Amino acid sequence: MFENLSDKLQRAFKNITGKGKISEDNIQEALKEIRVALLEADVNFKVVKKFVNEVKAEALGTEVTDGLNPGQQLVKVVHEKLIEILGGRSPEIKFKGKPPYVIMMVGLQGSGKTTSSGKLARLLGEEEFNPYLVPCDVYRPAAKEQLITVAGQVEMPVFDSREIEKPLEIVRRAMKEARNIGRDVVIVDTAGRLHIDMALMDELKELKEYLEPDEILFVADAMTGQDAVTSAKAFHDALDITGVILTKMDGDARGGAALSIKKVTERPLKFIGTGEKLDAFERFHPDRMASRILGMGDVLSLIETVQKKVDQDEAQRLQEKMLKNQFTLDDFSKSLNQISKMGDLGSLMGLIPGMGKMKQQIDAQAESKQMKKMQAIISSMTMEERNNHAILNQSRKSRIAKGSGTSVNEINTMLNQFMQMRKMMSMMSKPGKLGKLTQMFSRAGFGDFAQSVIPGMAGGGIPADIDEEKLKQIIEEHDGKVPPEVLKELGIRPVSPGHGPGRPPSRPKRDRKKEKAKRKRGRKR
Ligand SMILES: Nc1nc2c(ncn2[C@@H]2O[C@H](COP(=O)(O)OP(=O)(O)OP(=O)(O)O)[C@@H](O)[C@H]2O)c(=O)[nH]1
Repeated sequence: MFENLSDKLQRAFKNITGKGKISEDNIQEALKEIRVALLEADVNFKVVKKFVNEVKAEALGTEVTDGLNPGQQLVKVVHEKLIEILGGRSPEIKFKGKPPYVIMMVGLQGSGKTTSSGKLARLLGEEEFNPYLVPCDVYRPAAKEQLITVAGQVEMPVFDSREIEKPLEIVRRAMKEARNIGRDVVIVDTAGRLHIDMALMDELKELKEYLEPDEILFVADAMTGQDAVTSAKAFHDALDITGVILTKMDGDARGGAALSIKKVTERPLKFIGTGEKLDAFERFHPDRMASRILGMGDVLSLIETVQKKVDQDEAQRLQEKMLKNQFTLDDFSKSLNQISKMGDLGSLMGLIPGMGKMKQQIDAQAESKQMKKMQAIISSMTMEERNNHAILNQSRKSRIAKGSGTSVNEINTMLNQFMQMRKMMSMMSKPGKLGKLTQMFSRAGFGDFAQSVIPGMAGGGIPADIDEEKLKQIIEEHDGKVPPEVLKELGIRPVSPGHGPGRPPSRPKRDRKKEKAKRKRGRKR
């Protein structure tokens, strides 16, 4: 349900990746886009205003963490703020005193109250509870019948209220029965109306007074957007609800209700309905929802993995050596080691947004094997060889091939790869180039992310024999925003683990037929 919002937020973040530091200037545009994205997702305007202001204040006051660029930093702040507006910690059902505990389900007609009562009974029944369902809608006999049917489907006992006409009488007898048969959670499905009306509220207040429920859960249909928020507020003002169940989250609602309800009612979203089936019901976790909304929750796991598993000082040291053109095979091996510490490449790639599709195309297992092979080759070298690859002659290579169970050919391929990487890094370290190149790649949607977090994987898509002057000229001509087609013509490809240490980048093949056709077209014009 959050696809549109996710897309728009991701676009907002992309625009600031690659710039040096978070500043008022470079996040202004992103904040504007975040505001529009949230409003378009039907989030309450007051909530949006507060949210954007808080994100701004937080982002500007945050030190950029090692290994994160400003775009990623902003993602982190927005993620934290989203968790906050969604309710912070995962809310719990609160039971106090002695059983039987009581949960009152309230809400408008058709919001999903009866279905959710059954779903909740099923969920609690799977835990340590023994729920008891009580149909209390005396105005529509069909509603009572519906709960009786649902109870049968979830295999939970239900109080037969068909012959009783007064709601208060129903709950009085139902509570007695619950005690008699040893049920410890009574779920009361109250009547719904198409609109909020005073008679209904009075009835609910009376029931509340008698039952003294542990929880009053307001059931709202997510598809109704801000109307769900408005009615939640009205029910809360009358009944002091304890939480919200948002149903139909599987539909194509824009998500505004989920994002506004906590701030507007000050009551947490406790459960979500995700389908018509009776098992399509979950406890609500603000952090998981925030990740889902950002469509990059997995990036946060990746950042966490990087922060946890990669030795930041070592990564920094390796990067400095790369930039000074002092990167040795020993450093290369250490950098491969850092990458493999983070987990297998396949699952790592699944954490990078947009890599999902590529994951299927790239044989991550083969890439991991290739990395292991490289490490085996390097570890069969003497320290002298690792620190000075220039001394690797034929006889040394034969010895290393034997020691690592590889071939001289494979050693040459690896050395080629290593030297291309060194050359590329030294090129990027020349004054003025790093910034522009980084900018160019991030704008083109390329390897900026890999570049900042994975030492040794940086910018692997640049051919080693590229004409630097020509590249510089092209970057300037396009004001740093070189279109992907132009990059492709230069033989620059997106960075991915598939183009990282595993496979050396190659120059594109010339298509002489195409070139001829192009010249011909030119002459005709
Ligand atoms: N797709 C989807 N449908 C749901 C969900 N929850 C409930 N529904 C459907 O919404 C419709 C209304 O649900 P009910 O449980 O009858 O709603 P109610 O609030 O009890 O309505 P009244 O009994 O008339 O007050 C039914 O067709 C349910 O199957 C959900 O999470 N996803």
